[in-house]
Amino acid sequence: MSAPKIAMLGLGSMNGAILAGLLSGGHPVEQVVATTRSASSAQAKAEQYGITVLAEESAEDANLQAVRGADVVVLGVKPHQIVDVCAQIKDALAPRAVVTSVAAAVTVKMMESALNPDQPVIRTMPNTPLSVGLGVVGLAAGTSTTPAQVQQVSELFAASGSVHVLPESQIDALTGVAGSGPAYAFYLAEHMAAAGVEMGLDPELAADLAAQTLYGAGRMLVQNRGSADAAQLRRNVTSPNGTTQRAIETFDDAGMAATIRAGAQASARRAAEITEQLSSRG
Ligand SMILES: NC(=O)C1=CN([C@@H]2O[C@H](COP(=O)(O)OP(=O)(O)OC[C@H]3O[C@@H](n4cnc5c(N)ncnc54)[C@H](OP(=O)(O)O)[C@@H]3O)[C@@H](O)[C@H]2O)C=CC1
Ligand SMILES: O=C(O)[C@@H]1CCC=N1
Repeated sequence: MSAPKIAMLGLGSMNGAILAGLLSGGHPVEQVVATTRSASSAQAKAEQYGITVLAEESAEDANLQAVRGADVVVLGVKPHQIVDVCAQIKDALAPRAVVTSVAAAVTVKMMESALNPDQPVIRTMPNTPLSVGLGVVGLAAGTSTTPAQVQQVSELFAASGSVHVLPESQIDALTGVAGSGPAYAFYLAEHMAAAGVEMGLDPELAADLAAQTLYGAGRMLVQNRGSADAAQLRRNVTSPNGTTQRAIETFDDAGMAATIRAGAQASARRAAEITEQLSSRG
């Protein structure tokens, strides 16, 4: 069976990461078309990825052109734009086209209300490590979406990460852990490297040490799933009364465990808050 034709509306950080994962997984470039707002961005992205990219700035109907004949449409614009883009493209979509949103906070119901009746919809929450084949995607199906369509979209993402089909009510929690999660790891890397510089290390070396340490620790977490959890792996590094123990005590004294939980939960709450704001916009 030939690869599905994909239209990506918006090609910024998230859809760019998804596209990079798809192309690395062997999806043919001629089976993908994307759109951006600005012409300069369209040109840069077309050169970067080797696909056709149309700009709204150059052609008002860029999104309509892109979705005609598409099997899967991936909406990668900002949350407040999703419903308007659904309304814009609804009559250009093939009835079988699966409208897949990556936006935080935008519900299946909001999208279905803006599309024609029975258009298949999928709400996802991906993360940017899809760009390197190590992403996470949470996926919730709409009311007219068949299991075969869920499978089709899951397979597109599975080439570049782990896919979790779950009730829509759990998407915000997944956002707090995995959608926003890469930023927490990058934040940790920033401050581990900064500490190294403050202790006299060359900045390049400090950045390399932080990156490689988080990369190695991440691989250990994944490879040891089922045999040793994160807490066990942490204990394995922590010699009694040694250096790591002093570091972890310092984190605990500063309330860092509670702060990390509060941060992830605040991300999820912010998603719910945006849903509220979008709902009251009507
Ligand atoms: N960044 C992340 O890690 C994650 C983001 N998301 C979700 O992904 C979505 C996009 O976020 P992100 O990629 O960070 O945002 P970006 O600002 O990086 O990208 C937005 C893209 O949309 C394009 N765009 C704007 N208006 C239109 C339009 N009317 N038609 C077509 N394209 C348009 C922009 O064009 P131009 O290039 O010209 O500016 C840009 O390419 C959001 O809904 C967010 O919730 C979900 C999970 C993780
Ligand atoms: O920060 C955001 O709102 C988006 C959604 C998850 C990650 N980035």
